[in-house]
Amino acid sequence: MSDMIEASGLSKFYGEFAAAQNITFSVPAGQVCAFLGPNGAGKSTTMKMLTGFLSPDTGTARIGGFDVHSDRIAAAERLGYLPENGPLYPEMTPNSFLRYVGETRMLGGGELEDRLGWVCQQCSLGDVWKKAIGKLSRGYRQRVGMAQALLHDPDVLILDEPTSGLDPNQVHGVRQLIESLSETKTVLLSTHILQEVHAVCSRVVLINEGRLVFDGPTSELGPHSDAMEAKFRELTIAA
Ligand SMILES: Nc1ncnc2c1ncn2[C@@H]1O[C@H](COP(=O)(O)OP(=O)(O)OP(=O)(O)O)[C@@H](O)[C@H]1O
Repeated sequence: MSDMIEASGLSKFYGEFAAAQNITFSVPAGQVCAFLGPNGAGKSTTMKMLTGFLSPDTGTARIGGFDVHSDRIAAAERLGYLPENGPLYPEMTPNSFLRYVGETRMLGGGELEDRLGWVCQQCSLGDVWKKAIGKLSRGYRQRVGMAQALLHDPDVLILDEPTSGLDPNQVHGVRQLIESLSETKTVLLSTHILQEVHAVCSRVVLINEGRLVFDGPTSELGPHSDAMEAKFRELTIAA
């Protein structure tokens, strides 16, 4: 099975402080992998390096086999990224924003209309399709971010806290969406909700203070979310 997401020795320093240090892991095609760690562990920093939004100080990142810096366009074509705080233009509507994103992705004509219809339905955006993004609730803005990540039907999804700020019904909807996507896509998702990991992820990568501390099957972290929480604390409590 080929690896669709590859982090190889990724580090990012801010002065003396290591936000991420020598992070190496890879996610094979078709896997849904959780990326866990306490607040400030370096998850978003690592995801930004994996997606090419932040240049690493050491190491390389590949998406679908393409280096995110030297083969930027080929990597970007295969990647959908939901950033932690998406650049969702407040004055635009989901309709105009996603149309614009589609055009920058070189989608047009009937294909763009089909994809807009699909993400509108999958991300339940019909009720707010023509409302200003700045006036939407956090949950709806998160769904616009998901729609943006899915629009060009990428093979790989990197999702930074996709269920953050959603109500329980919306959380359920996003989990179902990720589960249905997992049949055809490779997904790396960060979350603080261990039940979510148990429900949708077969694998866990856990970082603490910028370093990788666990990489294995979800069942190895614990048979249920309570056991996972105990193991999470054991691996991440500062010495
Ligand atoms: N531009 C920056 N300058 C200085 N420090 C930064 C910068 N960006 C991130 N950091 C620091 O790097 C560390 C890792 O941050 P990061 O956002 O990657 O953590 P995280 O695991 O995603 O946390 P959370 O779960 O709270 O979202 C934090 O201590 C953060 O304050």
